[in-house]
Amino acid sequence: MPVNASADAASPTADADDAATLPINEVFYSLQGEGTLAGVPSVFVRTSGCNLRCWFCDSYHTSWEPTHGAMTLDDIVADIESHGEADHVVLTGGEPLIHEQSVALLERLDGLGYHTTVETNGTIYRDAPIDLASISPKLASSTPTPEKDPKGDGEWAERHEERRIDIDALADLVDTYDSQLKFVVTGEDDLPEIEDLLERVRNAAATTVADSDVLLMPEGTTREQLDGSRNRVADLAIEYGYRYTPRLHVDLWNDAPGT
Ligand SMILES: C[S@@+](CC[C@H](N)C(=O)[O-])C[C@H]1O[C@@H](n2cnc3c(N)ncnc32)[C@H](O)[C@@H]1O
Ligand SMILES: Nc1nc2[nH]cc(C(=O)O)c2c(=O)[nH]1
Ligand code: SF4
Ligand SMILES: [Mg+2]
Repeated sequence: MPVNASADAASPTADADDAATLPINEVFYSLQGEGTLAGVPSVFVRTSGCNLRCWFCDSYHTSWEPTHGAMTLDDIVADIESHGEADHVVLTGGEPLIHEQSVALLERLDGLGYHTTVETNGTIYRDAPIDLASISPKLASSTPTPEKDPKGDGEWAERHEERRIDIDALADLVDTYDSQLKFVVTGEDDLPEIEDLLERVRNAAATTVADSDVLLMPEGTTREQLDGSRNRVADLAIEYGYRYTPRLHVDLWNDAPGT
């Protein structure tokens, strides 16, 4: 139950949204594993479907092979409320902001007093009650080239490359919401692109983007993979003056489902 929840806090639009649904891959209760809120108990709502295809996507069944059931917003909210200790909700995916109904869900959660984080690739702006926009812009190293494609022979590479950066959407997100920019780092070659992208976002945005809101996160979906990547990324954070974020859930539970 959120700390400031009250019995009459339901959104005034709740009736209109009764029939609204979202494609949901999973809902689970865990610790936020990434970013400035790492360690905070949170309910995760994972929508299905994505406009990008990162070769390394750790949520394969929301992007490369989307699987889901349609859940009504009422059922999603009831599932969240069943985790009575939680007052933080993380809306993720897939890409949650491709779905118009994500806004209605965030409005319901805001009305109920939850703190909301949205994990987004930063290619789409929507106006919604978001307490933390956790933006993870995708670098060239994410592109599913024929050699890296986990499913086909690079059929998605061109579309991914065209879509992965939208400076206006990034600027609108950082101007509107408290935000963090969380980059998946595969090696030191990613850093010049991060610096260039930050300069473009800083030029386009009215808000100051502090280096302390720029996070470097090691690529890896298992403990073994992170054993080979986390120290190099930590060294890069020290060298460039950005923040390091662990993947706490992977360190704690490896790649177990529902964590
Ligand atoms: C599955 S994505 C869903 C949200 C949104 N589509 C995005 O990419 O930000 C959730 C987070 O996991 C990160 N991620 C995905 N695969 C990863 C991997 N193999 N290693 C490290 N981080 C990864 C993404 O960059 C993002 O920050
Ligand atoms: N524990 C945990 N923390 C997370 N933070 C962001 C996640 C995501 O997949 O968006 C995630 C996740 O999948 N699990
Ligand atoms: S943008 Fe996010 S969900 Fe989509 S493929 Fe990349 S990591 Fe996966
Ligand atoms: Mg994850």
